[in-house]
Amino acid sequence: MTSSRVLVVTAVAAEAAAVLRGVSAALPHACEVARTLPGGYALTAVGPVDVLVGGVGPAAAAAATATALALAPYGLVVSSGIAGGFAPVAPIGSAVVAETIVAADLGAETPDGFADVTELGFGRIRHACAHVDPAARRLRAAGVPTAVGPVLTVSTVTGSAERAAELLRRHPGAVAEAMEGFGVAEAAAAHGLPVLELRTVSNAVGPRDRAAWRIGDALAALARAHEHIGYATLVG
Ligand SMILES: O=C(O)c1cccc(C(=O)CC[C@H]2O[C@@H](n3cnc4c(=O)[nH]cnc43)[C@H](O)[C@@H]2O)c1
Repeated sequence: MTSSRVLVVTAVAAEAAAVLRGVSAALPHACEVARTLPGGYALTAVGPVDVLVGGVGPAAAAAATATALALAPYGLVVSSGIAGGFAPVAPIGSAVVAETIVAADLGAETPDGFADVTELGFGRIRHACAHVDPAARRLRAAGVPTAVGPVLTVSTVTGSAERAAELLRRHPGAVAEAMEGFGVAEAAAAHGLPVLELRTVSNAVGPRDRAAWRIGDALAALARAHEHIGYATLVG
């Protein structure tokens, strides 16, 4: 039987707390139940949603997600947290919903430039997301500015305008980059489950300026997005 439970995977505890604030605001009578999974992963349940702290980067995210998926049935897996947004479509404080999750730096450098793993003859670099249109519609209806498009997964945060331009050239329409989506999507696919990536923007993708990251604004937007996404009706 299909489960209507949702697994939301974040990288760090501050992101999980923001997701939980949002889900709890939408479900004021649900209480939070926290436990620790094998591997030391923190998982908190509220209503039909489990929020997991999986660590930074695609490998950590895949390991954590696969651990949780082996222990309980789910109907949807969500990669969530903060992200770098591509200007001008995804400004700081806005939300992004991935229509595809793309491993943007999984491949090899060749004399002719970057070749992704599919060009090398194996693997995959892209997962299609579920519930994209209803998710974006609900966020916009709640007043959360939301961009829809490919969300890139990178192992190295972009730090220059040249790199940002190169990513956009290779992935036209990309709205954001983050570091976990592809790992979460690989684990979901291994379990035959649909995946969604929902993030809020803390910084622009481009020249490195950590002081300009607006993490507080992004976490506030993340809570608001999870208050309005309505997972129970999206999945149930
Ligand atoms: O310092 C804090 O309080 C804090 C609170 C929440 C999250 C963080 C992180 O540093 C999370 C790292 C996380 O952020 C994603 N991210 C954000 N911007 C970018 C970017 O421009 N390029 C790639 N990834 C980005 C990423 O998914 C990291 O896991 C700190």
